[in-house]
Amino acid sequence: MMINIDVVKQLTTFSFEFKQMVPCQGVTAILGVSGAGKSTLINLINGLIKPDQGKISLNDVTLVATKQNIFVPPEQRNIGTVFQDALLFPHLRVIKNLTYGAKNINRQKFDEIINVLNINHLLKRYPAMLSGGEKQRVAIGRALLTNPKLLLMDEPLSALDMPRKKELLNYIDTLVNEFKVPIIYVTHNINEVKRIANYVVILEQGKLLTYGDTHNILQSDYLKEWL
Ligand SMILES: Nc1ncnc2c1ncn2[C@@H]1O[C@H](COP(=O)(O)OP(=O)(O)OP(=O)(O)O)[C@@H](O)[C@H]1O
Repeated sequence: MMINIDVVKQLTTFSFEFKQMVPCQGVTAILGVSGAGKSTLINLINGLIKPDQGKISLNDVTLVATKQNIFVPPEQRNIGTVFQDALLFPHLRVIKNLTYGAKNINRQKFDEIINVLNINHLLKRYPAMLSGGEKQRVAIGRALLTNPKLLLMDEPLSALDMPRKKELLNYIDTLVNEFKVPIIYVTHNINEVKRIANYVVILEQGKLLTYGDTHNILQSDYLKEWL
């Protein structure tokens, strides 16, 4: 299971150029300072952004290949995304938010997901009646219910306070173990990297600075300024 990325995208301040094969297993953290291009990478993978040139494939399925004019639309990519703020529909109860866009929901899987994320008691509420952490758990549940081959998380903890961050990290840990869904996890927090990442990609000014397993990256000089 691999995601193979080789893309170029001109941004306002620099050209984003990324070429790397990343294993699609466990948690891969994308680390970089603000503006390094982390969200750009995520949105190239999920199809919200089109590269100017290049290709992206997930487990040998081509998602983008500019030369062949291939561009699989986001909803056909089997990729779930969780953003900084849980983008829930305010007028729909949690249960409807969870099932929105998911086809053929398996009852057993639904029960497993709401149990792991501990959202059973929230199903009848509207988003306005949820805390930030609860909203994020619902957003994660919704993404998982679409049976994604890959789950992208773009700074999912940034809107939460410290206790809630810790709590959500525990939930994320559990879902990696229970559902075996590979996660690409954007953060600029080294503690989150230490806590959950198996692999780390470091971006700087729209370029790959380094990539490797967490243990090696943590011992390298690349992270000096982060520690
Ligand atoms: N669609 C776009 N077109 C042109 N430029 C963009 C686009 N999206 C972002 N940019 C610019 O590209 C750079 C990288 O932005 P990006 O959001 O990917 O960074 P980031 O690492 O996710 O930052 P943060 O941690 O602040 O979210 C920024 O300078 C941004 O202004």
